[in-house]
Amino acid sequence: MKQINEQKQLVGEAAAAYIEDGMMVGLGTGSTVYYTILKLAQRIKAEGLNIQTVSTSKRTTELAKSNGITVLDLNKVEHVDLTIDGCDEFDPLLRGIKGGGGALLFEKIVAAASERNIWVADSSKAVKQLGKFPLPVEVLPFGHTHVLRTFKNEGMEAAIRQAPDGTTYYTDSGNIIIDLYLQEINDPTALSLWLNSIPGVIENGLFINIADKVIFIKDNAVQEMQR
Ligand SMILES: O=C(CO)[C@H](O)[C@H](O)COP(=O)(O)O
Repeated sequence: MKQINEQKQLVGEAAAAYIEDGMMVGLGTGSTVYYTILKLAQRIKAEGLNIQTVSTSKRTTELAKSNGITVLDLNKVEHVDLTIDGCDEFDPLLRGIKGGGGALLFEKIVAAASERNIWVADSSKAVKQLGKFPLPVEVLPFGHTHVLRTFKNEGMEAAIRQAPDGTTYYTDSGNIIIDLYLQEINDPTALSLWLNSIPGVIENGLFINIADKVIFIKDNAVQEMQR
């Protein structure tokens, strides 16, 4: 079995092959798409590609710019050809959980603006049913304890995400994240609609009808699944 980091590099680099000269590319966030960004920088230099990008996080913007990739403001861009991003789980219908890295809101906005979306995933990400990975919900700080209470009243195990130093974690938009420990999500569409109907909830980490293709590792090899 290949090490997880080697798997991330394999799928991350494989996805970069789908980027064509002249494209406007959405850059996801995380340790897998990290390799896509490095490979893209390499291809731009080696092949003289004309590529512009939009980013899904401050982290990704810094990484891309420091590797010589042009990053534009999404508001100034009319069309995004292809977004490449990671995921925390994906199921056989290519529905997924995202936001483990806290970038779900910008990731969903960029994904929705994109003509095509490819996810890159190591062998730990494929599941039969979504829900083992805690589902992130981005919530406005104002009144967030009431949102937390709503979840708990529904019998859900829910916790406000902490930064590594033990303080409250804030997203790039200054919001907080409540992680839901659900184990099994029977109806992702209904859950997503319910979550987004709660005042104070900005967005949730269920990505449905978004990924067109997942590049993943199975049986120690790079494989692809298409929707
Ligand atoms: O959704 C995300 C960040 O918000 C990431 O794409 C997801 O967490 C996967 O990350 P990694 O590639 O590091 O495993």
